[in-house]
Amino acid sequence: MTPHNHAKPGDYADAVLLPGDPLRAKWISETFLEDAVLVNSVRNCLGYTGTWKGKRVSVQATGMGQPSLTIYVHELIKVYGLKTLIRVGTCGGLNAKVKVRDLIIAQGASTDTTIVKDAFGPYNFAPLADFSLLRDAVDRASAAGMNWHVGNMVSSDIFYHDDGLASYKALIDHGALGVEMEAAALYTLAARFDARALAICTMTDCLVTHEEISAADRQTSLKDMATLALDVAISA
Ligand SMILES: O=P(O)(O)O[C@H]1O[C@H](CO)[C@@H](O)[C@H]1O
Ligand SMILES: O=c1cc[nH]c(=O)[nH]1
Repeated sequence: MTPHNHAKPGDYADAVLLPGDPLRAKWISETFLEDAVLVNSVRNCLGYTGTWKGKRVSVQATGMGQPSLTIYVHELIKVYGLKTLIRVGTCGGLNAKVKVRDLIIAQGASTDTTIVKDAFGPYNFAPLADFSLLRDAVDRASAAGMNWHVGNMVSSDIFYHDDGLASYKALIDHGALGVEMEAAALYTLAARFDARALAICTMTDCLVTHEEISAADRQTSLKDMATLALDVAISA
């Protein structure tokens, strides 16, 4: 038990999916898992454990942003002993070749967060996905005919930038594909604590073309991401 999580030891499976949105945790659990049990509801940051294709797996919301995610991920690894953590997020698009509903599988994550930037002295740490999770996700997404892209994600602490797309220009010029708010801190904590992490995000709104998924279509458009992440999680 922690101030943010009332799950008991053993309530979580070895692998967990991490959506930002608590209602996405509920949706994934109720839609895809068998025998899902609510294991955490502190602050309504919902966590569940159930089975997918006969194997135990958990889903725990992290809230929005890297400060919130680091609380949940720190506790999942250090208190509950989890070793495999897969973010299932939404993201904005930074490259017109990525279409709405496409998956961005984050090979690395560039960030402005001091959680990462201040932890390495004079060096810039490069937060990276676990290679085996990354390879498995790409193989499975390809086999299933999903539209996917692998590359650099931007994990920003700021959702509303006053200068809009301009603040991302140098990152876009260096190939960044999308922007969200959690992957870099997830990858950094996984590296620090010898765990494995991957972020798979569905692109819901393109900052370049302004194409976006309607609010009504948002939930169903996340099905590819959820099933892909569940398959990777139970195979890890
Ligand atoms: O849909 P989730 O997983 O919350 O992810 C994205 O959505 C939120 C911003 O709207 C941020 O958390 C961002 O990373
Ligand atoms: O963090 C996010 C998530 C979705 N869309 C964005 O533009 N940013």
